[in-house]
Order: sequence, then structure tokens, then C-alpha cells
Amino acid sequence: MNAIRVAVIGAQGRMGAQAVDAITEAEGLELVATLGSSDSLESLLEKSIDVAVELTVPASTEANVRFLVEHDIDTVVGTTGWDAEKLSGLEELLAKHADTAVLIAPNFSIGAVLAMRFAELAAPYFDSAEVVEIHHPRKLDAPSGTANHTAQRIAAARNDAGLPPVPDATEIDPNGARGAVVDGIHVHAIRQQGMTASEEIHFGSSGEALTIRTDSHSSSAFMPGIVTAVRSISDYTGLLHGLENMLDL
Ligand SMILES: NC(=O)C1=CN([C@@H]2O[C@H](COP(=O)(O)OP(=O)(O)OC[C@H]3O[C@@H](n4cnc5c(N)ncnc54)[C@H](OP(=O)(O)O)[C@@H]3O)[C@@H](O)[C@H]2O)C=CC1
Ligand SMILES: O=C(O)C1=N[C@H](C(=O)O)C[C@H](O)C1
Repeated sequence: MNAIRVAVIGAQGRMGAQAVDAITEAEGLELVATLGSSDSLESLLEKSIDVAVELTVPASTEANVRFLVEHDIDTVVGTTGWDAEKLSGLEELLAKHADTAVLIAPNFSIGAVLAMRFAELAAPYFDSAEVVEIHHPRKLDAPSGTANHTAQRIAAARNDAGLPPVPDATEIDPNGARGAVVDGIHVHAIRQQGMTASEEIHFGSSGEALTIRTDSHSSSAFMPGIVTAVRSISDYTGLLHGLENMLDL
């Protein structure tokens, strides 16, 4: 069987550089292009790319991914910054490229993917739910893509179960101490030197609490998820939001 021909976009970044190594070492994958911010995406078109891995910055990712879809290249995206409007625009574009697939993965770590699933399962059983994310201080966006995705999934599970809004008597909060609110779920972002990525999901009801925590101590946590996604994306078409869609979770 022919190797899957892979391009990494954002190849000099923290994630991109590790992805280059992981793809180079992975059986059945062939790294054929590495692009940085000063390279043109057009250079990919002569290289018969099967899968692009997009690991850049929130300001660039949408244009990059749209270019790749327009040229029918399956794409695995780790970059954050994909709000509902960008996702729905991408879905519309993918509808015109029926054989092409894009995975937008807020988090490639299996621990984080499982934590989000556990949170979704727990959500209907608790009155209160809040998300706390902790990242390195170089991170450009807050709340993290993972925290947004977690909050959205908790909110959807609560909504499906017919739960009321989370209880909260706060009337005075001039400095935003209650955090961001994503689909009715409060999300708190900490930036801490020495950290890579962690998330805690706090649930509470009368007399009890459940806390789910996931920690990624280094970017190596994200590499098996990237390799899995690159290997399997050709089995899909359209937009997949979350690695869980490839893991039967
Ligand atoms: N899904 C997941 O599991 C994970 C996702 N992330 C996300 O991945 C993204 C990247 O993170 P990280 O590697 O830490 O960030 P870095 O800042 O280390 O790397 C980003 C890289 O993208 C490059 N870049 C910027 N614009 C373009 C462009 N238009 N074309 C090509 N390359 C470009 C930058 O180049 P230059 O320096 O020259 O500008 C830089 O090398 C972030 O959104 C982060 O949140 C991070 C970890 C895990
Ligand atoms: O910027 C990071 O580092 C990370 N970004 C992703 C996010 O925003 O959720 C994934 C992981 O948390 C690391």
C-alpha cells in the first residue's frame, strides 16, 4: 500500500515541530512538505498531498483550511479559534467538495478527549457545572478550544436532559470574576508558567461534588491523536468536530 503523503503547516511551531517528527517516524506516513508563515500554500499543489496537518495560529487557520478544501486536500486541524460562524462556513464549503474531509480537533490528547466525554456523561446528573483551564502563558486565545468544546458539550447534554440554567445568585461582578460564559457554562482561564495544558471540570449538587481533571505535561501528549487522525481521515467526508468522532466515543 502507498504511504499517505502528509504536509505540516506551521511546521516550526511548538506543535508543528513535534508533528513533523511524529509523522516522520509513523509507519505508513510520508512527510512531503513543511510550511511556515512565510511559505505559500500554492507550493503544496505540485506535491500530491493526501493529508495536510494545520497547526498555526487562530488568525490564519480559517484561510489555510479553506484553501486546502478548495483543492480537495483532507485536513487535520489542531489550531484553535474555530467559532460557530467559521465552522458553519467551512461546512458550506465542504458541501461543494463531497469527497473531502476536515477534522477540527480542539484537543488531540486521549486524556482530554475522554475527560470531555466523561463530562458529557456526568452533566445531566448535577445542578452546577463549571470549567477551569490552565495553559502556558504563550497561548494566544482564551478560553482554550478544549474548554469551549467541553462547555458546549456539557450545555448540550444539560439541555437534552431538560435541566434549568446553573444556579448562580451573582448580581455584582465588575471585574468578570465569574469568568467567560459559553452556552450558559462558566469557563475560567489560568495562564501559568511551567504548564502545558490542563483542564478541570467541576460538577456539584446538594452534598456532593465531582471533579474531572486532565493534564497534558508536554506536547508529546497530542502526537498519537494527530497520527491516528492522519491515518483515518480518508475514511470520512465533510466536517468532523472533535477527535471523539474518529474514536467511536
Ligand atoms: N488540538 C490540540 O490538541 C492542540 C492545539 N494547539 C493549538 O495549536 C495552535 C498552535 O499551537 P503552538 O504550536 O503551540 O503555537 P506556536 O506559536 O508555537 O506555532 C504556530 C506556528 O504557526 C506558524 N504560522 C502562523 N501563521 C502561519 C501561516 N499562515 N502559515 C503557516 N504557518 C503559520 C508560526 O510561524 P511564525 O512563528 O513564523 O509566525 C508558528 O511557527 C494553537 O492554536 C494552539 O492552541 C496546541 C496544542 C494542542
Ligand atoms: O495552546 C495550547 O497549548 C493548547 N491548545 C488547545 C486548546 O486551546 O484547547 C489544546 C490544548 O489545550 C493545548
